Amino acid sequence: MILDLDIGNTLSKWRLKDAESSEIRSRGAVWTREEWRPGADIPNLDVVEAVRISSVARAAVLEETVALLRRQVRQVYVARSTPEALGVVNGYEEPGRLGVDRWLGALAGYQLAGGCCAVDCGSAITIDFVLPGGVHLGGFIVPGLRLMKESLKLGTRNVAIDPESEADALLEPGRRTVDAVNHGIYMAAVSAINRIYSEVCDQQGVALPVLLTGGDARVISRGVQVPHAVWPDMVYGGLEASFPLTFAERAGKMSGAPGVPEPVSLEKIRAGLAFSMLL
Ligand SMILES: Nc1ncnc2c1ncn2[C@@H]1O[C@H](COP(=O)(O)OP(=O)(O)O)[C@@H](O)[C@H]1O
Ligand SMILES: CC(C)(COP(=O)(O)O)[C@@H](O)C(=O)NCCC(=O)O
Ligand SMILES: [K+]
Repeated sequence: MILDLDIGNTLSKWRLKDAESSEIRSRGAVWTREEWRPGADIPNLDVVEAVRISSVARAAVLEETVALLRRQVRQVYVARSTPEALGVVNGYEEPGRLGVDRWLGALAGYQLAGGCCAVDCGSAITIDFVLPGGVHLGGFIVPGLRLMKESLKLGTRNVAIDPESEADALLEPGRRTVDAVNHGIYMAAVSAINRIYSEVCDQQGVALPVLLTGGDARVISRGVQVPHAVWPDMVYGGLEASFPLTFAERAGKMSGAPGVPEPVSLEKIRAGLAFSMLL
């Protein structure tokens, strides 16, 4: 069994993948600030032969996790942001400083779709761009829905946006604090994504497929106007592509990868931008 680990600022996600059949056998998550204690929430390491890790948590969290895993698992692979990998050239001035979850998302997106706009809706919302030739342009970092809400300190932090909400309802003016906050932060997130996507496609002269991942991807997806695909396992896809272990992975297959969304034409994107500025 292969254990894939995605340690984010809020949640540490894991999944167990069968090394022979490539099937995902189980998955789960624990709060990143909490210790891994034996129990139902964490995978059974006895069956694990290899671990692949993406971590953006404090260095100490990664060190402790790796030390713990090494006692029981022979192969431990830790992903790092590098200047170049799998045909993608890292756009950061200091490539190692790009969050490795963003880097893995960009690698997975490029492997799936060629050029892409990779959006990760977690503690932060990150929006990264890779051109069809593999040039990663860099990206944008916006506070995620939960961070935006907590920063307001209006006593609404524990009332999350219902992930089943329709986007239309979230775009109406709120008539109580909790709705005003939830609708406000939702609008802030989706308008940032819509605008940033259009601006960068316009600058670069290319319409890129959009891929969404992260804990808030589903609800944010409903407010994203351009065609896109939700890919919950996008960071894991980057781990598979970086450290291929199974037969399917060596052939370039990433588990749970969606179909490539067909982007709208550049003309339409530009018309939308001009309209939003009332040109
Ligand atoms: N069951 C859940 N538990 C915690 N957060 C959730 C849950 N469902 C959705 N979320 C949202 O997902 C975010 C965490 O998403 P995730 O992509 O795991 O973030 P990170 O990678 O930063 O840890 C939270 O900030 C919250 O807004
Ligand atoms: C931007 C991030 C905090 C996003 O992490 P997440 O919300 O998924 O926990 C993470 O990718 C990170 O720590 N990046 C380093 C800074 C950078 O990418 O420029
Ligand atoms: K994220």
